[in-house]
Amino acid sequence: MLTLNDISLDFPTKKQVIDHLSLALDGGQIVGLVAPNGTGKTTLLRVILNELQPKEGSVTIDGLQYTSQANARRIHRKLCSFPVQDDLFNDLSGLAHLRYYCDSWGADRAKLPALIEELQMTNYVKNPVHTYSLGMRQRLCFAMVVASDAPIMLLDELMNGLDPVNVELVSKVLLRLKGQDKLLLMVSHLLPNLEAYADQVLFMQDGRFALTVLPKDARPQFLRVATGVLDEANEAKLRALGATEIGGALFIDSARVDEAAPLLKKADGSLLPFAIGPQSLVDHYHVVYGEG
Ligand SMILES: Nc1ncnc2c1ncn2[C@@H]1O[C@H](COP(=O)(O)OP(=O)(O)OP(=O)(O)O)[C@@H](O)[C@H]1O
Repeated sequence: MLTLNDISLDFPTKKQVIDHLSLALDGGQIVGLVAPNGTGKTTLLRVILNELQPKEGSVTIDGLQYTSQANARRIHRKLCSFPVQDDLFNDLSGLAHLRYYCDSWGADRAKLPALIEELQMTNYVKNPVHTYSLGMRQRLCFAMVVASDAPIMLLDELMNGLDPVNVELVSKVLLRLKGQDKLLLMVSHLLPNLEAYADQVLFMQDGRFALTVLPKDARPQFLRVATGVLDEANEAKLRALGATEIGGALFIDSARVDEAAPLLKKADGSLLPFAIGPQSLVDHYHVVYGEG
């Protein structure tokens, strides 16, 4: 559905923001794009949208490339990106914005009432946007993307400014869209939220994808114990079993649990607190970008 073919991009003041990056994504999935500020996530989305042209490589969407204006128009019917709040017209209602997105992408206006209800916007959608709070605007921006019904949705910082109830509401809609075979590419710093529903999370570093993390149930299992609670000798033995330290905890491959378990025993025979499970996205973030 979306293919990035060996893309590289420089800015005059920053070279190799994207460096020979390739990726192929099918529909029916939620893909997280994660990296520290200033790494190149938004730049990558702008390349996909053809707002920036790479110095090398190409974007292919459903077999089409940005080789002509006619192709660009066809591609843009298949893509919708999350508007920034400054793109909203303060004197127009939310409903007018939703109708505009529907019409621009050739989507069905008849689906709007259900969407408005689903995102709990009924009591304010007819009011002008200048009366909206930050979170209400953010929900409207999301509703506009959903209203487009485009097969690929590029969602940059979608959850910003949303309270936990609205994060849950929006997450439910994301899962519904995934079920309709959409490709949802989400730039987010909210790792626990991505942890809950992303089908894969791409960690970007030095212009490339340094790591791809799959959902929790597809990741290797580890025994996890905090370093602070271990005595020195046992900690050294756990490290000798190949334990890695991330964020003040040791992770030991679950295949070595039998060897590790005796080292978790305290003098009175009880066990130190431990957990068995996969490394979290936050753990992976620390590994890729350091602890700082
Ligand atoms: N139009 C531009 N001209 C010059 N440099 C730019 C331009 N756009 C982005 N950059 C630089 O490219 C780098 C990547 O920026 P980008 O906005 O893609 O990062 P990001 O990962 O989306 O960051 P954030 O998490 O802060 O949104 C930064 O160093 C930024 O200063």
